[in-house]
Amino acid sequence: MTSKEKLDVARQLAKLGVDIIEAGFPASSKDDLEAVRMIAKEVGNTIDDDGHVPVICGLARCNRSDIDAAWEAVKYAKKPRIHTFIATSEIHLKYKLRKSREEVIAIAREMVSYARSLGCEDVEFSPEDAGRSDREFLYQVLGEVIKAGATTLNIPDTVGYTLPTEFGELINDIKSNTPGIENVIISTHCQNDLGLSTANTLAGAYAGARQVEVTINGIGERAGNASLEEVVMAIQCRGKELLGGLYTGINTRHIVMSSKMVAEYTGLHVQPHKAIVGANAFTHESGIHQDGMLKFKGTYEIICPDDIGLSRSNESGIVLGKLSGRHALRSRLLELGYELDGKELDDVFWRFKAVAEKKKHLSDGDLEALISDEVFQPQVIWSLGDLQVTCGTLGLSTATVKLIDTDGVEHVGCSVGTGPVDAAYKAIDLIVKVPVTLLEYSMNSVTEGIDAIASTRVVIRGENSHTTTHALTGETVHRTFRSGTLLLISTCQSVFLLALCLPASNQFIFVFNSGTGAGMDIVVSSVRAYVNALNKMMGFKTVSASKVSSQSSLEDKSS
Ligand SMILES: CC(=O)SCCNC(=O)CCNC(=O)[C@H](O)C(C)(C)COP(=O)(O)OP(=O)(O)OC[C@H]1O[C@@H](n2cnc3c(N)ncnc32)[C@H](O)[C@@H]1OP(=O)(O)O
Ligand SMILES: CC(C)C(=O)C(=O)O
Ligand SMILES: [Mg+2]
Repeated sequence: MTSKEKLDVARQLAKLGVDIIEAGFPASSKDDLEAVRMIAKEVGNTIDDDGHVPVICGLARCNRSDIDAAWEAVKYAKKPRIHTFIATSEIHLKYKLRKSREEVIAIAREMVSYARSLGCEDVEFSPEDAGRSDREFLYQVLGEVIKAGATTLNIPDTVGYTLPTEFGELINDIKSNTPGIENVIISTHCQNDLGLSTANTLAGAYAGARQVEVTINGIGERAGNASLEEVVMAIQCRGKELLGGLYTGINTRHIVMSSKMVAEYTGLHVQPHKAIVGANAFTHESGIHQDGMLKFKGTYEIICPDDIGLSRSNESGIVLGKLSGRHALRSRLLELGYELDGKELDDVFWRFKAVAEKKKHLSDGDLEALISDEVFQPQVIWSLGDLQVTCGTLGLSTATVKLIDTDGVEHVGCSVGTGPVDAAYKAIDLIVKVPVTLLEYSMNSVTEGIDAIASTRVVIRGENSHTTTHALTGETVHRTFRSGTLLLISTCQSVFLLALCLPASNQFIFVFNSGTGAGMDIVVSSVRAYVNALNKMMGFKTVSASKVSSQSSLEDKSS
């Protein structure tokens, strides 16, 4: 993040009610020092209406220059803190620091006391890799830094190696065995290498930690850190009942905004199924769940979305897709103004399923398009059996069409044309044998995206028939028949590119896995539209004819 972005995030964290903001590592660069200083000056001096002002903290290795830089950055805050750390595990001592236990204890003691000597009254100390450190050595180091003036002891599971019961025990043991521990705050800092950072943090808090180090969206080194939103909401949901009455001062309604801001500024996008803040965390796609949600939200939601500042486009968070059921579809259609039941609902439902198989989520626009196609259909006189077209640059387009009449008899027609649609329409004309003029043909995408639903619109006019007389002008008006069909335009829904590196030969293998096309294509859609328009026109003829004949039989009777 840039300094400006860091400042924005710090302001947001203050709104969220975070107690301590560890804003950076001032020795790491001039920019970072400047960012922490800006935050200390502004956010560290802004007291909110409840009298809350966050502590502003800077991280530092156990050496004078890092600690000087940290102090230089945080000292402007009303409540400044220096956090200094040094590793205590054998593996880190031996391979990284190349120091003995005695040397590490001496450095830790000296540096905590140096930080205090600068005038910083709040000094946090971390024994890095505590999760893998020898317990007795840990108690010894921690006891020494308490004597040197540390006020918070942070216990990091630096490589996310511990299991929740183990981490809880670690905190418990530190609490029971470290001399002077009663005068300081114990803190947790859990990395997520085994996906256990939230569980470990909660276990630590339950065992007595009263500070938890977390990050928004769980960002952090490697697999990240425990996420603020997960820890806070777990404590809010279960703290009273199962964690001995724990609570936090976080204003949870700012969680969603904080998450969005951090994702945006860091470019680290949140996985859709991430707890609390993932895009899917409060959406319901499976029919059985949707039915439950419509009946009572508590069936499938443990948190009210408002509590984390999430507003949903529809109240129950229902997303219509291929796993949805009739209850959810009916309910959404009702919201859109279509009351469907029984067979009508059933027909739309199966059509909806067919489209949803190809298009991940169906929007309101998709549904409306489906409804107008499915519900407002003309009487079926001809239906499409099969269609085969050839087209391209090598010759004329040709089409073979099989139509089925009302008695179930199949009729086949073949034709050439200027394009596949023209050829298919001509083949249909050969079968139907009703002269018509095609007045309009258009295809529009009615929803967005590569897998959008498109509608084909066809307007035809019967030749020498279906005329009416304009009531005012007396002009002859030719009646036109229009029809539309829908199709799913889906060229290539997903392409995954995987690069596998083979270090031995320095080669890269690219694996392409592509999913293509929907079942319906644009020619099929166009043919369906044309057949529907013909059906409308012929249905009109039938209705008109039957009206005329029933009228004349009435006239016959009366005479
Ligand atoms: C677990 C954690 O999250 S630790 C915090 C991680 N954060 C960071 O690393 C912040 C970003 N880091 C940086 O910008 C740089 O690493 C700097 C500016 C801090 C240091 O850069 P350099 O001085 O070039 O050292 P470099 O990072 O290469 O090596 C680290 C040195 O610090 C030593 N060191 C590591 N941790 C500590 C510590 N807690 N206390 C004292 N010395 C330490 C290492 O042993 C190594 O020393 P050596 O040079 O004698 O071998
Ligand atoms: C600096 C320390 C606390 C750290 O980040 C870790 O050990 O993971
Ligand atoms: Mg860490």
